[in-house]
Amino acid sequence: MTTASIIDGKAFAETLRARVADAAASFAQQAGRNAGLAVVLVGEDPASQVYVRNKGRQTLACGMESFEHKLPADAPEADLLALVEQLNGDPAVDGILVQLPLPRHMDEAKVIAALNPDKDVDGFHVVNVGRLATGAPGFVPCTPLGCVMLLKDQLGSLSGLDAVVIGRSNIVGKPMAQLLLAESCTVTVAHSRTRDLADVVRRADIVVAAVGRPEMVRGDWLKPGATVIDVGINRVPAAEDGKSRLVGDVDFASASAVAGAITPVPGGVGPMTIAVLLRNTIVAAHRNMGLALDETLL
Ligand SMILES: NC(=O)C1=CN([C@@H]2O[C@H](COP(=O)(O)OP(=O)(O)OC[C@H]3O[C@@H](n4cnc5c(N)ncnc54)[C@H](OP(=O)(O)O)[C@@H]3O)[C@@H](O)[C@H]2O)C=CC1
Ligand SMILES: Nc1nc(=O)c2c([nH]1)NC[C@@H]1CN(c3ccc(C(=O)N[C@@H](CCC(=O)O)C(=O)O)cc3)C=[N+]21
Repeated sequence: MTTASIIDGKAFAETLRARVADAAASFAQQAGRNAGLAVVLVGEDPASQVYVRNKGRQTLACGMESFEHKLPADAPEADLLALVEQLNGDPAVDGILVQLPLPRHMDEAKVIAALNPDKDVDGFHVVNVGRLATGAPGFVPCTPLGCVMLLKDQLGSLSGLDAVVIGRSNIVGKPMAQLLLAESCTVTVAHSRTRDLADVVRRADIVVAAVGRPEMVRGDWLKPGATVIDVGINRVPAAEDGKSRLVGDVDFASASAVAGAITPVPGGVGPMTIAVLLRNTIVAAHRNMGLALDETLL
């Protein structure tokens, strides 16, 4: 029995992309060129391939240029750093995304540090991490920002709500916690060393699962009526036919019988991530050209 409302991230992402397209058209008119996003892929990580599949098409559909750069998995780190330098200096490139994870012989922190923070539309550079932590304008990682947009659309104000974030990665968990704190939630960050995770989760009005463990969060861990945001993207073998399917970090069947609202996988957070990337890119384009934009409309 499903009692929870299903939070339609795919539909929300469409409306966000429409607003981005309007801003991109206005940018092109003022700047005399389309805004541009460069995506750098090193090697062939399967999760990264899931991510890039629709991204180029969506970038073009919003009226922006997409520049794709592919390096072989065994490319020297120096080649990637040189490419980042080139993109930093390219006036046609407003945003740069270096797909993670990188091959093991590359130092991710070093590569991210090489990005111009004002083109870092992923929000991974320490300058942007610091801006988020101190409340200064910068770029916020796409997945957590997309999650907060869905939460505010669903709940209105988040002020005073108890939020539990499961996962403490630099990409999702930590920036998610910062954003919820900025929305005046009381934030708990759980991770693999957390004791009695189910009891911690049961206190929460808002649960954000970013763990990478298929269907780990069960319905009986939830406070009835809680809002559940499932960030997990896990490819698991399907029951019979030898194919695979995507599942989240939340057991949707049991959780949707207890939650007040829940994001599905697929069709929840994933589509928002890409839409927010386009949003951050058009914001970067305006800021870096000194053009006015009402960012609150995006
Ligand atoms: N929808 C989207 O757009 C995106 C989806 N994802 C998905 O989100 C998930 C998380 O991604 P990411 O943050 O990069 O993953 P990481 O592997 O970097 O981090 C996972 C976190 O989960 C914690 N964890 C692991 N096992 C447990 C456990 N049994 N109980 C409690 N906590 C646990 C880890 O704790 P510890 O720190 O102690 O090791 C860690 O903090 C993945 O499924 C990924 O595919 C990621 C990015 C974008
Ligand atoms: N620098 C960098 N930035 C990232 O934001 C980043 C990254 N590296 N590396 C990989 C992860 C993963 N990630 C996803 C985004 C969207 C979907 C997505 O669109 N998912 C669809 C499903 C797609 C399908 O059906 O295969 C959905 O959930 O509906 C998935 C995964 C971004 N990441």
